[in-house]
Amino acid sequence: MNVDESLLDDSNRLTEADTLNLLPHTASAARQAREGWRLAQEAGVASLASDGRPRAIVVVGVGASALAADVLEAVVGQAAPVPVISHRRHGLPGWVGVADVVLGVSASGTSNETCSAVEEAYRRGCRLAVVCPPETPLAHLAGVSRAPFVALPETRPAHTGLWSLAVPLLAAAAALGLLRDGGPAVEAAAVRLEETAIRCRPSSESFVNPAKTLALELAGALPMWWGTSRLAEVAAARAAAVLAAHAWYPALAGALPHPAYDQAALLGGAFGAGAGSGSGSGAAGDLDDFFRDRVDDVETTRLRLGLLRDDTGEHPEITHAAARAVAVAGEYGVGVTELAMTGAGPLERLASLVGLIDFASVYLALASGVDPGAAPLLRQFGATR
Ligand SMILES: O=P(O)(O)OC[C@H]1O[C@@H](O)[C@@H](O)[C@@H](O)[C@@H]1O
Repeated sequence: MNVDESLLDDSNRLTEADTLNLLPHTASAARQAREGWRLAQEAGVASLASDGRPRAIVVVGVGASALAADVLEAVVGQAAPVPVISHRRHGLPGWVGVADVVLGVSASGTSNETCSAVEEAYRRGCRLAVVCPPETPLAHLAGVSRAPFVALPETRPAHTGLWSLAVPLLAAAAALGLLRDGGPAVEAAAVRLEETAIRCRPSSESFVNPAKTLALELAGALPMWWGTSRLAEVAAARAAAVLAAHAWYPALAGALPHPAYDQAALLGGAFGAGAGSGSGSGAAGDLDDFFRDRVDDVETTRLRLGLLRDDTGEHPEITHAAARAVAVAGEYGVGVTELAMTGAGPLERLASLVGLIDFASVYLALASGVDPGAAPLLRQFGATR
C-alpha cells in the first residue's frame, strides 16, 4: 500500500487533496453538538413529554444516521427504563403504536426507508420528532404531522455530520426523562471534541498529532476493532464506517466478548499468524519458513487489533479478556492499537474516541491518495438512491 507520509505534514497539500472538505467538517463536531442541542430545544422536543413516558423510543434512520441512533441507545444505557430501538428499514415493526415515540433522522432528508417509516408512524398516531434538512421529503412529512422538526442548517458529507444528527436525539431523550443533565453532558462532549480538533488539526505534525499517528499505524494493516463496552462497540462500528466511507479502507468491527470470541480465530488465519507464510497455519518452528529468502516476499496484509477501551463501563470479565486478547495477538504476530476513552459521562467518553478516529480516517484517505468524493456509489449498481 502506498502512503505518502510527507503529505500529512504539508497543510497546503492536505487542503488541496481534501476535495470534500472532510477535515473542516470533522473539526466542526463541537459546533454541531452545541447547535444540535439548541436547535432541538427551539424545535420544541420538550412537547414529546406531554403525554408522559412512552413505552419505547424507536429511532428510524439508515447508514450514517443509524449510527446516531446507536449513539443514543449506548449513551442512555441499558439501565434506561424505556427501550431505545433502532429501525433501519421501510415501514415499522407491527408492535409500534400510539404509546411509542418515533424519532426520524436523515442527513439528506430523502432516504426512502426513513420517509416510509416516518409516514407510517404518523399514520399509526405515534408521537414523532424529525431531524433533517428543510425543504426535503422528510421535512415535508414532519410538517404534515406537526411533529417537532429540527432543521439541519448545513449539509455535510454524511459521516461528518454525526453530532448534528445524534445530539437532537439526545435532547429528545432528555425531554422524555431518559437522560439526566443532558445539556451539561453535551457541553462536556463538545469541549472534548474541540480539544481533539485542536490536537488533530492539519497543521499539527505527525509525531504530535494522534490522528495522523493512528492513520499511519493502520496503513497497510487490516484493522479489527473490538470495543469493551456497548459504548466502545459503537465507537468500533463508527471506526469501520468512516474508514470505509472516507478512506475506502476495509475493517472489521466487533466487541468483547461477542463477536470477538469468533473473530479471534482470524488471528491464526491468513491475515494473522499466516500472513506472508503462504501456509495460513501459523505453525511455529517451521524450518523451511525460517530459511526462506525474504527478499522475494511480497507485501502482505496483516490484521491489526484495535482495542477500544472503556474502563468505567467494562465488566471485570471483559477487562480480563481484553488483557488476554493483547497477549494472544502478540503470540500470533498481530500488532495492537489500544485506545482508551477519557472523560466523565458516557457521551463525553464516546466523543473522546470518535473524534480521534474520525480525523484518522480522513488522514488515512488523504495519505493513501484516495479522493472520497470520487467513491463508487451503490446507486451505480442500480440502487434507487
Ligand atoms: O442520512 P440519510 O441521508 O438518510 O442517508 C443515510 C445513508 O444512506 C446511504 O445510502 C448512504 O448514502 C449513506 O452514506 C448514508 O449515510
